[in-house]
Amino acid sequence: MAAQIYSGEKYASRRREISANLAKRPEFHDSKPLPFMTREEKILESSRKLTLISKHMNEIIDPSDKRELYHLNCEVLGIEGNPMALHGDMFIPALTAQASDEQQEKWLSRALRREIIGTYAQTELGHGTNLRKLETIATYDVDTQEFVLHTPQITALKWWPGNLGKSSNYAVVVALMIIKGKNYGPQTFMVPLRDEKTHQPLKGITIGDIGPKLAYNIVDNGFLGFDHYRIPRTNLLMRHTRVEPDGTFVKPPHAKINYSAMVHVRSYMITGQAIMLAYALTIATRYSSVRRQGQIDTTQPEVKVLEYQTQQHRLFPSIARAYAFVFAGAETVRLYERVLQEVETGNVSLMADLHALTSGLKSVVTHQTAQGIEQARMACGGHGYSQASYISEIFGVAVGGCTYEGENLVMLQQLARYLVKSAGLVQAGQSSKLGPLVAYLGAKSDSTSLIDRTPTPGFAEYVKTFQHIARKQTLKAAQKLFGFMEKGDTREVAWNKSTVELNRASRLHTRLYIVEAFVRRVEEVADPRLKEVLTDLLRLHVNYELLDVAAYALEDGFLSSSQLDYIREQLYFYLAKIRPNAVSLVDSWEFSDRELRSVLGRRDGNVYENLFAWAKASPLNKTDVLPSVDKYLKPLMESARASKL
Ligand SMILES: CCCCC/C=C\C/C=C\C/C=C\C/C=C\C/C=C\CCC(=O)SCCNC(=O)CCNC(=O)[C@H](O)C(C)(C)COP(=O)(O)OP(=O)(O)OC[C@H]1O[C@@H](n2cnc3c(N)ncnc32)[C@H](O)[C@@H]1OP(=O)(O)O
Ligand SMILES: Cc1cc2nc3c(=O)[nH]c(=O)nc-3n(C[C@H](O)[C@H](O)[C@H](O)COP(=O)(O)OP(=O)(O)OC[C@H]3O[C@@H](n4cnc5c(N)ncnc54)[C@H](O)[C@@H]3O)c2cc1C
Repeated sequence: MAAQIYSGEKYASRRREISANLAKRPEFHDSKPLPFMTREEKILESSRKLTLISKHMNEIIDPSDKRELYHLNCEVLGIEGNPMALHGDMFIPALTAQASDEQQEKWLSRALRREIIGTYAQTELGHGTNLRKLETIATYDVDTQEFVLHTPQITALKWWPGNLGKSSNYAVVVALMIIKGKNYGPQTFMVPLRDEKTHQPLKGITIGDIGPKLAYNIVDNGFLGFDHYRIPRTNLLMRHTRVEPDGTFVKPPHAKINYSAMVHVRSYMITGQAIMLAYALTIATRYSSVRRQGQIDTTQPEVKVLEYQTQQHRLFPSIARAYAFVFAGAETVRLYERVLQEVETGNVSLMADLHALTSGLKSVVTHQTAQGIEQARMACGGHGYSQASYISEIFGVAVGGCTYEGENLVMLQQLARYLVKSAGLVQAGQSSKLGPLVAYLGAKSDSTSLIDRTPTPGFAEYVKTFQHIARKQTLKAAQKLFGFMEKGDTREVAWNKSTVELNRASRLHTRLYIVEAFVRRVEEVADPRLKEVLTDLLRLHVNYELLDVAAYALEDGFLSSSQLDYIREQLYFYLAKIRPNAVSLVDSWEFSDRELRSVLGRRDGNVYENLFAWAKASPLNKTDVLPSVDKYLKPLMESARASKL
């Protein structure tokens, strides 16, 4: 099963080898539980481990394999980030996709060797979503052939970029490019921020950390201001866009090619989110098979809480989602790699499809992941609320994904633009022009669903029902938009009046894609034992998801209430059928205890003695009487006693 999750036996077994190798290297392990460290201690500890990774990486992984490096980072550094997180996630991808060969020679090789540390500085205090209104300006000075970077007001301060505050000495900075008074929109520049020897900020640079956040606190998200700060013309990233010495602007082959670093993260983060959801579910499912409370049969001992149907309903549909997301994530990465190669040859035709797909997936997957993790926390009762479970940290890190790389409701609108265009083609009788991701929009719907109307209903009937729902909502929302426009609203006003419905269409389209990705993967499985278990999980998934969106199919009679009853019964049947495999389904992700960092999620199930040991290790328990008691509580109680006398 691990080979299914990790798209092949080769990487699944490499993960095992890497984990086994690290088990023998205590210097790579956390020196104490992360929840007991201050932010400063965590950053120090993470930097210590980063240095070790840099020194010994070649003995443990093949550093050219992204997935091996990712696994090494998960084991050693964990999810709370590290001082070079953005260096790998965005700085290197930005240089790879946007720097010319000459620029790559100069900077990418140094970045790969870790001679310099970089980040991606785009968001500002006043603007994150609306990139066209960023306020940092890069004005071209033809005389000196330099760009002058400037922060004209406080809202123009870069704000949020990861590792900008304290760790990075370079950044790919996004600024509005002005040449001879003309605004050429957001462009990307390679910018030195700190002296390479002293690490002191360079003259003209104001820089620092933005302070603690909900989670992800090992990362020093930062602020950055420029005071007429000059960089050479050749620091504009020029793989696709160019500015000649005389200020002539040479257009890229696609207007949004500079957004590639964002598309990179959106493509990979689907897998990252699936893994975080699986972390939380591993913890909660294992704990639920250890925790005994209450009875189902009063003549029998207390049961494991995993026997309760409510607990199964809380956890198993999310287990199915984690599998669905990891399968969809693998497809997304494949498409991303293909588009990256095609863009190199000047073919930008798939950029819009990739952008639409990743915008939708990013939004739906992060939202459902956060919901699933929060349910996993509640499934652990009181102990889920303790940081010993580590689920609160996993939640905090994962939920950040709803905001970064494009606020979810904004990114759903990006997919909606694509869907509206496709609906326009359908309306114009040009369905043959629809791309493969939206071809179903042009198909004719049956009048009713055949779920439970055929002897052995397969997944095709479910897929058709999801298609019907997504198609109906897309065409309806597009019609709403066109209707407002026909009545005289501008497109923008009409769009704003239709966005809730448009975003619903985007979600339904994306949920259909996720179901299809799951079906595609199960159909490929050859081993009959694995196929059976995955088929059960997929059946749980389609029934649960359909029930969640059934209103759309009930309102036009596509599904009847008796079919809905059938879907519900199927759901309950598969909850019970999956129960014996539940622990194996989470164990199949093969997370080591080191990687999970959870007392509740321990593989050996020895939860209670380890919770007690964990509590005893709390810094508060170093002394029996705290200074706060000596200084305040004792005098308070003493004066209360004295006044009673
Ligand atoms: C192999 C397995 C390995 C395992 C690895 C697993 C996981 C690890 C991997 C990754 C790391 C994961 C997590 C990372 C951890 C931490 C966080 C790190 C980083 C966070 C970093 C950031 O947040 S960076 C800042 C991100 N900011 C944003 O996302 C801003 C959002 N805003 C925008 O993107 C844009 O402003 C916009 C798209 C909303 C609008 O842009 P605008 O220019 O105004 O365009 P429009 O007018 O709306 O549209 C015009 C036209 O362009 C099309 N378009 C827009 N963008 C793109 C694009 N990127 N590509 C192609 N086309 C695009 C748009 O659809 C329109 O088209 P039409 O006119 O045809 O409709
Ligand atoms: C953990 C974390 C890490 C980050 N790392 C980086 C980084 O490394 N580099 C970087 O540059 N940035 C980074 N960011 C910033 C991040 O990318 C932005 O915060 C994000 O893109 C959202 O933009 P915003 O903050 O401007 O939100 P806003 O746009 O202000 O969103 C506020 C509300 O307005 C709504 N809204 C905005 N525009 C529209 C619209 N057109 N239609 C309808 N509703 C709208 C949103 O839906 C939301 O409800 C990070 C953020 C976080 C939380």
